[in-house]
Amino acid sequence: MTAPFPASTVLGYPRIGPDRELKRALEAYWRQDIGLRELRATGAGLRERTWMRLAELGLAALPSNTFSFYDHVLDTAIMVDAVPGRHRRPQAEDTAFAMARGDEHATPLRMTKWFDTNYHYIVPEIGPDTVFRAVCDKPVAEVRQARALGLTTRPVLLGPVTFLLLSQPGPGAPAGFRPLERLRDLLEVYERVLSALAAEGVPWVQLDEPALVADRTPAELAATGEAYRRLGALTGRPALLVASAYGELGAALPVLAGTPVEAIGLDLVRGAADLDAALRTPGLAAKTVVAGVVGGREVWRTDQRRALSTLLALRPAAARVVVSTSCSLLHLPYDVEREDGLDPRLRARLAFAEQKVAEVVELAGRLAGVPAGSPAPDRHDPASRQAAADPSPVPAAPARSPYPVRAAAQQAHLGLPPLATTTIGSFPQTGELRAARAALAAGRLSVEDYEERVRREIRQVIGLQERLGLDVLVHGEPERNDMVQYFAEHLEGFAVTRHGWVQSYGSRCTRPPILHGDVRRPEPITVRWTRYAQSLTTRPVKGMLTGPVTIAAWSFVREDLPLARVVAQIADAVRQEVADLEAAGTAVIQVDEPALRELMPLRAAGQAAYLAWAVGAYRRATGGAGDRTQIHTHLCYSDAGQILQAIDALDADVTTVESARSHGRLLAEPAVAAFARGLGPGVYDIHSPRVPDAAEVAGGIEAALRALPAAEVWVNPDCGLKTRTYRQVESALAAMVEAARQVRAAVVPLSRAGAGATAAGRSGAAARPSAAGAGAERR
Ligand SMILES: CN1c2c(nc(N)[nH]c2=O)NC[C@@H]1CNc1ccc(C(=O)N[C@@H](CCC(=O)N[C@@H](CCC(=O)N[C@@H](CCC(=O)O)C(=O)O)C(=O)O)C(=O)O)cc1
Ligand SMILES: N[C@@H](CCS)C(=O)O
Ligand SMILES: [Zn+2]
Repeated sequence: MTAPFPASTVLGYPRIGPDRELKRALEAYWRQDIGLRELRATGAGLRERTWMRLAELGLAALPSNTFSFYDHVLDTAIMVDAVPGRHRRPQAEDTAFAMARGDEHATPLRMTKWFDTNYHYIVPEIGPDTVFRAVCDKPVAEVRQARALGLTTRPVLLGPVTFLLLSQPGPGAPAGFRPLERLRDLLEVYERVLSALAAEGVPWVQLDEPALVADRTPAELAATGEAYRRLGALTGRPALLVASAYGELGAALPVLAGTPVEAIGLDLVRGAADLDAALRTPGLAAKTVVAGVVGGREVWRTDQRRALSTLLALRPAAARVVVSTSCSLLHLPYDVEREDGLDPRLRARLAFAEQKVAEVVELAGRLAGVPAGSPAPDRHDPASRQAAADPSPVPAAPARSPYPVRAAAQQAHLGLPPLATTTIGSFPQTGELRAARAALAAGRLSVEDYEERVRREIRQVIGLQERLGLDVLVHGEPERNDMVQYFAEHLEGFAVTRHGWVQSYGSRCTRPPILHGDVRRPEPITVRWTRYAQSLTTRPVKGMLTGPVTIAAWSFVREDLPLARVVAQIADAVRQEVADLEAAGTAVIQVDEPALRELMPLRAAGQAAYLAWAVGAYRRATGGAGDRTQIHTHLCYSDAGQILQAIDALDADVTTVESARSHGRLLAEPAVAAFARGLGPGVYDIHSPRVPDAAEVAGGIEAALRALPAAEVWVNPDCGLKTRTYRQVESALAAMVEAARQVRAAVVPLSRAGAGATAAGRSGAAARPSAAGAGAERR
């Protein structure tokens, strides 16, 4: 007999550690400052601390296997042994790190956005010949660790359907092959894993299937039904909870309800429409519904009355209702109580992971207190966050001249060579810089001394770029802790946290700001740094701003206004900054929008309206620039190829995008050939410590030249350099400049006739032998 699902749970929990203990241990391990035993001990300590805390808070059902040393999709690939040969290492952790980061022997797997969040996962490669095998060590070890503490846990696995839908075809897979074709083979492995967990005495297992909240084809839905009928038919298995997250299950709900799984998890915050669907799904009557009524990715306190009314409305539809979160709490910081720097009135409105657990427990108590059969109170339907119905449409910005007119004006002004080289903005954020910022915050360093430290960094970064022979320089962003937090700290309407770290990928974290009021820019933010950098060189220095969509996407945003309105307010602040940069003589201004794709609704129905307002916000931010000012934008880890039309509609002059890790997927998009603007497909992957050589980079440039005319191709890394060391950056950029020089010499004279706007003035300077090795290493 199935043990009833306990009354309260969460779908997952942060794992980086309240003080980023995991980050520190990982980076120490990668530097070889600590060994594997110490790294494992840190992991074990974090897991223990999480379970004990959840139990202490009164949570009835504890999840396990939500910990990961790098990423849970990657762990799933290892669990089913879908490990490319080049990444296999004697220890599972080292295998994971080779897959995620690459090393001197192997390029890493691709990394991309996890649904519509700022978390990134490693994309497994699955081919027709991938041999699956159950490697259950990790989930089993976590069950045993918890049991030794006297705790029963519910292992959380990424579901087989989502795993395959998030995977990409391995190299050599025939055209048209889709990893989902391997579902039947994969299910055999999941059966073995479930049996192994049953043998451990595990009563419940959670299978996460968030891919079901996006539009799925009838064939995909049929495959989902088949998968869960088959896993449901396994004898002696644990009870199964299939959990969604990040939106509504919609058509997938009756499919799951028609299978033998014992429980279904619904996101009743962003997928609130699933409540009505649940009431219309008779198959749920015999099942447990794990009701995600506490927002797992919003920082606002839960409206208990509204959540309780949802739970009570759901009760007649299901055999049992369990209180839970809408998704894993992975996207939240740990504890708002530590934030003593926040205005107490704001803090009182906030709930981080610990507080969300307390809310879940409290709601479960309230629900239990309402006798079965009591009438449900009035429903409060939450407003949609995307709220396409923006009551005040964004006024159109005055149009700049058409792109070709502007391009000619910019070329006359800038005189750049074809295959112009540039970087994405940030240079390494050294320990020294971070320590200086920490000392400034602690009052141990004066503002004057800190600013002199920043100026020194800018001087070095400009000098380095001149020695390397780059064409469009950057100041390196040394004054910024983060490309969003920095702007939030200089805008009204935002609050920032001290300890509110959230994992973005691997060991990398951010402290998302809290956007709680109307946004206003009290004074210029970046102008003096850009102006200072420009004063040091005759080459153009790009002004560097974060775009309005990205600032909102990577913050926790107020919910009393439609998102489009909030983003428009930010756009106005960015527009003022663009105007001030221009007035200070900045000829190239980059407004980054790496989150443009990320915020797009997961279902097609909302996408056109979203892109319309998001693109509108970008144009509102940049459309005041004069024709001679070259506007760049940058997108990373976002499958830019899928939204190339929207990128075109941004009306930027130059777009730099990630493409190094995606093996030319972007360049293969038919829309690329029609993209008649500057495009810089990243020629090397900055998220890996691997340093490319000139031949490899030249290969990337040549691939771009097969898809685009030389006059449109820019040569750049695929994202900012802040996470790298100077040793890596100097070698990689030297290789990049050298590769551009070689390809320019070999290819461009041939295409020059048709190239239109090519350089005259500065091509000599740019073609100088690159200063590989120039500039002694600084650190
Ligand atoms: C480009 N990306 C970004 C995303 N989201 C953002 N909000 N920002 C981004 O840049 N999403 C997509 C991509 C990839 N994601 C990331 C996310 C995070 C990083 C990254 O490098 N993060 C840093 C932390 C950055 C930061 O806030 N730095 C602060 C604080 C530094 C610090 O740790 N200080 C120490 C004390 C210092 C000392 O004494 O040595 C402390 O507080 O203990 C700062 O510089 O002031 C990270 O390390 O994780 C990259 C890509
Ligand atoms: N300008 C930023 C963009 C990162 S997406 C940087 O270079 O880090
Ligand atoms: Zn980027």
